[in-house]
Amino acid sequence: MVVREILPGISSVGVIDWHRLAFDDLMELPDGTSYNAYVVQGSEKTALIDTVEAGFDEEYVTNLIRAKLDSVDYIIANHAEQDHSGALPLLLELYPMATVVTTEKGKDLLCSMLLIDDERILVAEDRDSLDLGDKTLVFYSMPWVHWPETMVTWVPEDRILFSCDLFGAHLACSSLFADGSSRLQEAAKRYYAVIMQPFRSKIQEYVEQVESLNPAVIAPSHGPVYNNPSAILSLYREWSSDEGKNLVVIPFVSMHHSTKWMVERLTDALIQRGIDVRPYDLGTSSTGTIAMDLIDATTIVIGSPTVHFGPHPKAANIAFLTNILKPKARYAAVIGSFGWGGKTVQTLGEMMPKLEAEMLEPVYIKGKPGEQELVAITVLADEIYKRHQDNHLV
Ligand SMILES: Cc1cc2nc3c(=O)[nH]c(=O)nc-3n(C[C@H](O)[C@H](O)[C@H](O)COP(=O)(O)O)c2cc1C
Repeated sequence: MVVREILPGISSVGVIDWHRLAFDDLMELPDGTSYNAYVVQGSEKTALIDTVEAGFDEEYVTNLIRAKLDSVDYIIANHAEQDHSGALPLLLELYPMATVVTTEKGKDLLCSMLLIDDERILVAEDRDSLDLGDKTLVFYSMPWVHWPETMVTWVPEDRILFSCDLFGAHLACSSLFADGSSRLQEAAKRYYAVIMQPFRSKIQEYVEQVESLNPAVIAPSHGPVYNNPSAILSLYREWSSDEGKNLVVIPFVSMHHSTKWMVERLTDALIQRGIDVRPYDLGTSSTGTIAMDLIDATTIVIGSPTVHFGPHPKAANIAFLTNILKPKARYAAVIGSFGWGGKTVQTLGEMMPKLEAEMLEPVYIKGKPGEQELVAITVLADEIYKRHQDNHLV
């Protein structure tokens, strides 16, 4: 690993995990990830910002040796999750005089999850600051990005914000700074979709707060550093906004093609009405990709046959995921096919209580859909069109 200077006295000392394939078993990682950690050297004191995932301690400590740190006064724990605090126990052994700085809730989590001695921890209240000499650390409490204890650290002299997971991206890449590539944008969007989306209203608030600081650099805890943060700020504004796009997402599963034929008919009907549509066969689709489309979708249609009196488990899984991600969609519907009876439509609806969407009339048919049944699909397409029109989307 290498130590890379961001600004005089401020360097990146984290590690790149090129080969990781999944995170939290919640999302697949097509491009690996990084565990970013930083050092801030003031004229009098030195602080480390976050650490790395346990198991990467050796690479991390090698970086600290290469950064030639004589001593460390503070270790700032913006976020207690183990991918950023995993190396903290080792670091506290290495620097016995160092004090950990975190929020009150961060203290509780670090003590319980990493068995850190609470006497080593200094609690930072919102807007508390620490003087490093010619640099200052100011702590802003920002709970729920994406745990309850999160905070960010601001260095006003350099206008750099260490934003923990906010603005993060699971992307292993050799460049330190964001290059504006579509690969980075997709990684940042996937990260937002799965990790930040449930806290959308908080994110709106925090984006405004960060913009008011007018940062020159945003250094998140995963992915590249933004030395021109306006692009990521404007993407976050767009993703967290209340306005959806002219997009219908249709995650579906079909064992014997009946539901699939209905999805195909709905897809065609929506295209004919000028609506963007993305059908996802749940047998082969990645949940991270569907989650990304949920950021933009105004309407979600779940397609499921009845299996053992209820939804197919893959459809139930996506309904559960939709419920916990709380996307901004305003309309939802269930379509599918059954043989003799069950509670699929009701169960799927009940599985999404957090979705603040109007449930449209379901299209749920017995067996193979004939032309007459497929007319109901056209009616559903008309209903969706009307609503998208009401929202000035078509
Ligand atoms: C394992 C299995 C369990 C099923 N259980 C039910 C059921 O409980 N109630 C029902 O109405 N149909 C049930 N069916 C029938 C399907 O819902 C029906 O064949 C439907 O048309 C399949 O739609 P698809 O072609 O989209 O998979 C079951 C089918 C399978 C294969």
